[in-house]
Amino acid sequence: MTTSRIPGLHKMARTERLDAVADAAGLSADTKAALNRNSATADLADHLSENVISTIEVPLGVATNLVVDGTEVLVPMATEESSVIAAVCNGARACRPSGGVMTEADDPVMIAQVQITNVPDVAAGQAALLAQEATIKAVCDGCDPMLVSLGGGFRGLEARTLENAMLVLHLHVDVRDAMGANTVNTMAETLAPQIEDWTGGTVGLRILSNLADRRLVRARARWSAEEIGTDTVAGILNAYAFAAADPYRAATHNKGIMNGIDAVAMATMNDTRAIEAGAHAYAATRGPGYAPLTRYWQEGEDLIGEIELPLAMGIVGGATRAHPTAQAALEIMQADGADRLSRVTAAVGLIQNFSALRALATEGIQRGHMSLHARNVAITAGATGAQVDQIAQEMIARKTIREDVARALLSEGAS
Ligand SMILES: CC(C)(COP(=O)([O-])OP(=O)([O-])OC[C@H]1O[C@@H](n2cnc3c(N)ncnc32)[C@H](O)[C@@H]1OP(=O)([O-])[O-])[C@@H](O)C(=O)NCCC(=O)NCCSC(=O)C[C@@](C)(O)CC(=O)[O-]
Ligand SMILES: NC(=O)C1=CN([C@@H]2O[C@H](COP(=O)(O)OP(=O)(O)OC[C@H]3O[C@@H](n4cnc5c(N)ncnc54)[C@H](OP(=O)(O)O)[C@@H]3O)[C@@H](O)[C@H]2O)C=CC1
Repeated sequence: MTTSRIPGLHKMARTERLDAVADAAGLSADTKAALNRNSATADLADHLSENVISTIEVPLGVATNLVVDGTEVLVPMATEESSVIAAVCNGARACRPSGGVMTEADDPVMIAQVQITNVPDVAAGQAALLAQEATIKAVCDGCDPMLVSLGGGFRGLEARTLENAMLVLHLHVDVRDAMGANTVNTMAETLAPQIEDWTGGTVGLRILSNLADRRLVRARARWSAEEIGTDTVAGILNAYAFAAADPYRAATHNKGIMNGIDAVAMATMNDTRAIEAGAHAYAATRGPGYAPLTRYWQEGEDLIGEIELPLAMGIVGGATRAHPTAQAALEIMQADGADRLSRVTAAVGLIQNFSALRALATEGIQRGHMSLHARNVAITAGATGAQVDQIAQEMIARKTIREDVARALLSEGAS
């Protein structure tokens, strides 16, 4: 690397930028050509992010077999991880005979926080904020008349005191079909000068909270013992008990849930970091410690699973409308609003978790996951075209899915 200081890189055209980075990093002509091969999407991406030189493709697949709230739905999922989409197809197939997944969703209410320090009298400052609710509503709604015309807008407030004598104002705003970060941040920033007048304090941060716990989505499904077997029901209950009792296991349990949720969020160009932050913060507030986002119990012989988590997802705003693939994903899903998108996403999270637990509690994760991952290993070892499936199948047959084995098989084939 010659230097990482490239003045004005952000002002260059994308291809000039690629040249500058290629020079600085000493890239070969082939590497540079590979980075430039999707020039049409890279030019679109140039408008979405900064210092863009290329794009990185993530596979976009479609999960089948889902029925959510009585309606059939195909769910686009963008993920690089093998077996994630297959697992949703598999778990959804198993709950179809019992009616699929039923959901409930709160109104899409986001929280904006305004931090207020140096308040001379915290109790008086708190009372002053509560007394100004009508004015605060008028200011917030005035920031976004379009949102109000769509049925959204200010819904209420909370004035919290923290242990360190800090005052925090929460604004509750119905953001309709948006994720809502920019919407509520604008409101919080607009209000700041008046908040200082009312409380006598100093306004610090003005930003949404990603712990969007006024925007919870719940999904529930039944897997009949007849369909999955009584041993599997018992195994999944046992797996759930483990996660409920141990944060080390709960973290992995929730990671599995987020395999599905992030993939739907990515396919629709939603903010995966916001969703992750909300989910894990909610998991940390749910029980005595960090807890699983799903729970399972038995009704008769059958297994019932339920998920509850905050889902700040939009079909407008951010990059959702700007990206044609995200628009196509919504079209495939027939999601006409953020409400339907969130419900389907929660359903995917639940089913994803069910399938992982079913595999873990029975044959183990490796047979299903590694047999799909084998193609990945074959490619890493250098297989191309038809070789990829041939080498993968051979490794599965030998029950040894390793890069060195793939390399050996490739050279055997070549000799
Ligand atoms: C991998 C399967 C699905 C195989 O499962 P299987 O029982 O061998 O599948 P099958 O061949 O009997 O087919 C059953 C159905 O599964 C689906 N299916 C089956 N294969 C495919 C495929 N290739 N592509 C798409 N869909 C597939 C498909 O719907 C199919 O029905 P059909 O359409 O044929 O009528 C199963 O073993 C499974 O669900 N495993 C769990 C995999 C998983 O959870 N992967 C996530 C990655 S591991 C991880 O990151 C999370 C974890 C595990 O750590 C979380 C945790 O610890 O809780
Ligand atoms: N901590 C975090 O999570 C943060 C996230 N972000 C980012 O913020 C972005 C999301 O913010 P968001 O406010 O959703 O995005 P936008 O501001 O891009 O979009 C929301 C706006 O869309 C318009 N709109 C049009 N139709 C509708 C409808 N049916 N429902 C609701 N709004 C509608 C409204 O504006 P109008 O009245 O003008 O038409 C509304 O204010 C994401 O990119 C996220 O990554 C930003 C900061 C922090």
